[in-house]
This record gives sequence, structure tokens and C-alpha cells, in this order.
Amino acid sequence: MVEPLLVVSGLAARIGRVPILAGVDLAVPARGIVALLGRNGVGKTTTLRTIMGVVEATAGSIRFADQDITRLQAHLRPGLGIGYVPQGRGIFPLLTVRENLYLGLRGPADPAIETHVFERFPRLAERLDQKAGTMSGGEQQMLAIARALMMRPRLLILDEPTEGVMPRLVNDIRREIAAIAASGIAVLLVEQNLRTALRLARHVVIMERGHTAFAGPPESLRADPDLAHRLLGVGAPT
Ligand SMILES: Nc1ncnc2c1ncn2[C@@H]1O[C@H](COP(=O)(O)OP(=O)(O)OP(=O)(O)O)[C@@H](O)[C@H]1O
Repeated sequence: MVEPLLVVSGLAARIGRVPILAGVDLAVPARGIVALLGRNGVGKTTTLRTIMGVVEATAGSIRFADQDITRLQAHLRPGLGIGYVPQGRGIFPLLTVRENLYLGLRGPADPAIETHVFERFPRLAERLDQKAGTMSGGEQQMLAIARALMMRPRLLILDEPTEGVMPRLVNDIRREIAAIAASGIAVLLVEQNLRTALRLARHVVIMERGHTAFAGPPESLRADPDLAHRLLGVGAPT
């Protein structure tokens, strides 16, 4: 059997002295979207930050593309093909759109990727010399996703990409995420909206107080409304 692209097993982490994660298990196949859900504060963001190496794993393992990266330095992880769009986007507001886009690249951009990114996000191509901080939240989110795509990731990790985005752009962003996944990039998505997550994802992982409480296809969650209610505090998913 082919190993999934990302495999997180028994992951534990602390912030300061406080244990935040204890027993996170999740797997992301090479194709499709995996949604990571859970109530506020259960540790979703900390899980993503630990995968990126910004938070140190105190136990468990992280494997990416058949390689153990649990102890790999954080700055080397994007180069393996892991794109990360953090919660709050991580855009540099005083730099231009162009400067933000090329920030992470070591050498010149691949023209094919540039074309692909600008076709996907034409608004950015029109605003290359604009200061990123003057764009709307949704446009900044698109910039953050575009910046991650410039590095040709095999896996794109998105932390609540529609948070703080005006409703008009929320659907655009969701459509782009689906299109990115359809283009063959694996996606790990933290998403607050259960319906959206179930619609987009092929696989759902739900966390509860620092560990994985459920992992399965969206259908299992739809078939068990009590589970969704218990773990997410929401009504039956449709
Ligand atoms: N810098 C920090 N210092 C202390 N505690 C923190 C820090 N960052 C996160 N925590 C705590 O760690 C726990 C997990 O936080 P995390 O942001 O990973 O959760 P989350 O599931 O992503 O929540 P949300 O949906 O609110 O973003 C929370 O209880 C939070 O209060």
C-alpha cells in the first residue's frame, strides 16, 4: 500500500510548560482535501504549527513523503514541498504584493508557476505594486495562498482561510481551494464551517482537547449526528 503523503502519529507538544497536544493522529493522502475540525482551543493550530516545526514535538512522529521530519529544522520543511498559510495569513502589509509573493523563493520564480498562479488569482496580477496591507482580508488570503503555491508545494496546509473574509469572497476562496486540490496538490484544511468541510473534504479528522477523537470519511459523520454534536457542538450535518 502507498503511504499517505503526510502521516502524523501520536503527536504531543507543549507551549511553555503546558501540554497542548497529546495523541494527535492524522494522515493526508497525496490527493484530495483532509479537513481538521474541532471546537475552539482543542489544538488545531498548534497541530499545524508542530507539523511545520514552529512548535517542537515532544512525542510522536511526523512523516512527509516517506521521510521522518519530526526533528527537522522548521526552515527546511517548506523546501520539502509543504506550503503553509497560517491563521491570520502572515502577510507583510508594508511590502507590495510582488514582494510578498517572491519572499520565500530562493532563486528566480519558475515562469510556468508564475503564469499558473496569476491565472488562478488574476486580482493579484493586477495589483503587483500595491502594498499588501491596503487589500481586503479576502485578497490578502488569496495572496497568502498564492505565495505558498509559488513554492510548488505537494501539500498545502491552510489554517482557517475564510476567517475574517467578507462573505462575497468566501465562496471564491473555497472554490480556489477545491481547484488547487483538483490540480493534484494535497490539502490539509482547518475549517470552522462543518458544512463546507464536509462538502470539500474526502476525509475528516476531529480533535478534542489535544488529541484525535474521530477520523473518517464525511459520510460517517453525516450518518452519526450525535457524534458531530458531541465533538463540535453543532446540529446534524447536512
Ligand atoms: N502562545 C500560547 N500560550 C499559551 N497557551 C496557548 C498559546 N497558544 C495556544 N495556547 C493554548 O493552546 C490551546 C490550543 O490552541 P490552538 O490555537 O492550537 O487551538 P485551535 O483548535 O486552533 O483553536 P481556534 O479554533 O480557537 O484557533 C488553547 O487552549 C490555547 O489557549
